[in-house]
Parts: sequence; C-alpha cells; structure tokens
Amino acid sequence: MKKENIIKSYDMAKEMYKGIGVDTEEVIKKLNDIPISIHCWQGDDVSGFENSEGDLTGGIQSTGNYMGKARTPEELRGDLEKAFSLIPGKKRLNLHAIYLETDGEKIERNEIEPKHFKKWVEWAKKNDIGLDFNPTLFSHEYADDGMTLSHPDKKIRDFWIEHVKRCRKISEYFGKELGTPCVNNIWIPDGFKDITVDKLGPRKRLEESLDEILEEKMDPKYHLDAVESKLFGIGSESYVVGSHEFYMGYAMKNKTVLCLDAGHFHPTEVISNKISAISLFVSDILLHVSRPVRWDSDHVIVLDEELQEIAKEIIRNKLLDRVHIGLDFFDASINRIASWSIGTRNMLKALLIALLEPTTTLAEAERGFDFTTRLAMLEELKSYPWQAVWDYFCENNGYPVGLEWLDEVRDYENNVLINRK
Ligand SMILES: C[C@H](O)[C@H](O)[C@@H](O)C(=O)CO
Ligand SMILES: [Mn+2]
Repeated sequence: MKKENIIKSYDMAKEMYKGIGVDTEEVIKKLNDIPISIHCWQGDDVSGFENSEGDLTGGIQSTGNYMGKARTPEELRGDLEKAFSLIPGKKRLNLHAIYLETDGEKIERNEIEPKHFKKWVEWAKKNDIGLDFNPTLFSHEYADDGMTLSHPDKKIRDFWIEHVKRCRKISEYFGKELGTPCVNNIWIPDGFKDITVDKLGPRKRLEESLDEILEEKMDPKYHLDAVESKLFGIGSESYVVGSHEFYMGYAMKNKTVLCLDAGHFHPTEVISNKISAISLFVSDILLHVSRPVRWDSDHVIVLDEELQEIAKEIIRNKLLDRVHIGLDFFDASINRIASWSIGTRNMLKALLIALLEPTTTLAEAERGFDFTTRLAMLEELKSYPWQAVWDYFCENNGYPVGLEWLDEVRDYENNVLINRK
C-alpha cells in the first residue's frame, strides 16, 4: 500500500474517532508500550534442545510437518528475529527450560543453572527484550506416568521440585540481567485418563510440592511465580490434578500470579469473563492467549470475538500493569514464522480495537440503564476504521503493512528454511 494512502486513510479515521471522543495518537502511543510475551516453542514444535529427537509428552501435541522447523538455538533465534521484524510493538520472549544450551553436555533437569541460558540473555539484551520462563515437566522419563509434582513416589516428586526451584533461580537471573521481572509459569500435566478414585491425594501432594518450591522468597522486582490450570489433556481426560479451582485457591492463598490459558476450560467457557473477577483477588494475572478447537487447546489465535473480549477486559478495566499477556499456540502445519506473525499481530489488533473504544461513554449509558445506546454504539463501532489506524501504526513504526509481511516470510522460507532438511 502506498504511504500517502495509508496517511490519507489514517487522517480520515482520526477524524471519525475524534468525533466519538477518542484520540488516536494517544492510542497509538499506548499500544506501542504493551509488552506481548511471545512463546519460543512455536518455532520448533515444543522440541527444545535437551533431547530434540524425543517425543513431546504431557498430553499436548503439535501436529503437522511443515518444512523448516528450527533445529538449533541459532536457527530458533534467527527465526525469532525474522518474526520480530514483522510484529510491531514491545516484545518479550517466553522460554521453556528445555531450551537450555549445554555445549553437548548432558544436564539433567534437576541440575540446570542460569549459565545454561547465558546466550539467551545476551540475545535478549541485543534485541532489547525481556524474558519469561517455564519449568518443563513433560517430555521426560520421570513424567511418563503422567504424574510429576503430585506423583506418589517421593523420589520423583523431589526430582521435579528441584527442577522448578532451579527454574526460579534462572527466572531471577533473567530479571536481574534484563531489568524487568521474569514471570516463571508452572504448568504440570498431572492427571488420569479414566475414572479417578482418589482426587484429593494428588492435590494434597501438589500443594505440598508447590509450598516447598515457593519456600524461598524472591524479589518481585526480578521474579514472579505463576501457576497454570487445565481442564483436561490428551490422556488425562477424566481428571487433572491442577484444575482451575485448585490453582485459583492456591494463587489467592499464596499470593502467586494466576495463569489463565484460553484453551484450558470447557468449550463454552471463556477466560475474558474471568479477568475482572480474578483481578479483585490476585494481584497479577498471566494470560496464555490461545484458541481451543475440539480437543486441542493451542490453535493459532485469530481475531475472533473472544480475543477481542480478552483485550477489552484488560483495557476497559485498566489492568495493563497487572495482566501479563503471553501467547501459547503451536501449529506445525503452517510456516512457523507466519504463525507467530498472524497470532501476535492479531493480539495487537484486538488491543488496538479495545483502545479505540469510547469506554466512558458506553459505561455511562450502561450506568443510566440506557441499553439502547449501549447496543447501538457497540454495533456501530464494529465498522469503525480501526484498520486504517493499524496500518498507520505499522507503517509509522517501520513494520510491514497488510499482507506485506507474508512476502517476507516467503522470501525467508525460500532462502533460509529451505536449507533445513
Ligand atoms: C508448552 C507450554 O508450557 C504449554 O502449552 C502449557 O502452557 C499448556 O498450556 C499446556 O496445555
Ligand atoms: Mn498454556
């Protein structure tokens, strides 16, 4: 699209939004400042570098066989740099413990240290981004029973407790090095496929394990603990130890961050409607923005109603400083860099639409029980020219406008990814 046309369309949009009391210049500034934590694991189908040939376990799956998956940390960082060049705004990188670098040495999960992530920190500094982190309690022989922190065998529990404790140290190291707190999110796959007799026992053990892990207090300037629930996984259809009620209770009692993954609830249940309620009882919320489709919780996010509702709940309730926006999807059936670009740009578009809403006017109508105005405005806003503001935002910040980013992905595919056999 020609620059002059982008500016012309933007000027018209600016006038229209001004007419409903919205300052698009202010909105653009705000959007540029919202950090989105982009997950590294889309780039290599959650393989990591500990044992990249091993199976992905834990009841999650990355289906598809698109060419060009990253096989080394260098390739993954290169792909991320490409993706970051297509995505406007402030970015963070969300790493998993299996993305460690050990120069070929076998390091067990209960032995990992900050030094194994030194290159990621150097890369983050170079790219001026913050890092987030996740212990990896799957794709390992000690998770083969489908139980980790709630395992009946103390030896296995202790192994994983030590792993998560070490991850907290790595998270703290990231926070200190990069000057922005690292959110260390604990997700475990523990559960049972079929009718479960003792549902309390594993939950008691999980609570005890978490208590032990969190015993050492850490400065929130550098590190934040988050816990993530799930309704079911593949092979844990009947019972998941770390359910929503379990972690909501745990987070409130122990003052941790609560992670809401959009794909971890009943099919008609949405996380957008949970944000305001939970914000009253926990200080911080971590989002794993994802898209559930049937049994899969991790499809690439599209600009659907729920994504827009999630963004609106954050913006309307002024929760930007307490809601950490992280993404969690992985699709191996499409170009992985395109997946990052589609999903993250959609997250930003949803936030932009929310920022362009004349919320005060709408809320006033609602408070006055004028539901006619509320519905009329909400519907009219759907066809307001937010896209012209989006194009201008991209162009002005030096990022591709419209589908231009796809040409860049194709070039990268033809020049770089093609060489990965
Ligand atoms: C790889 C992630 O840790 C994982 O997706 C987790 O966050 C999850 O959502 C599991 O379903
Ligand atoms: Mn998740």
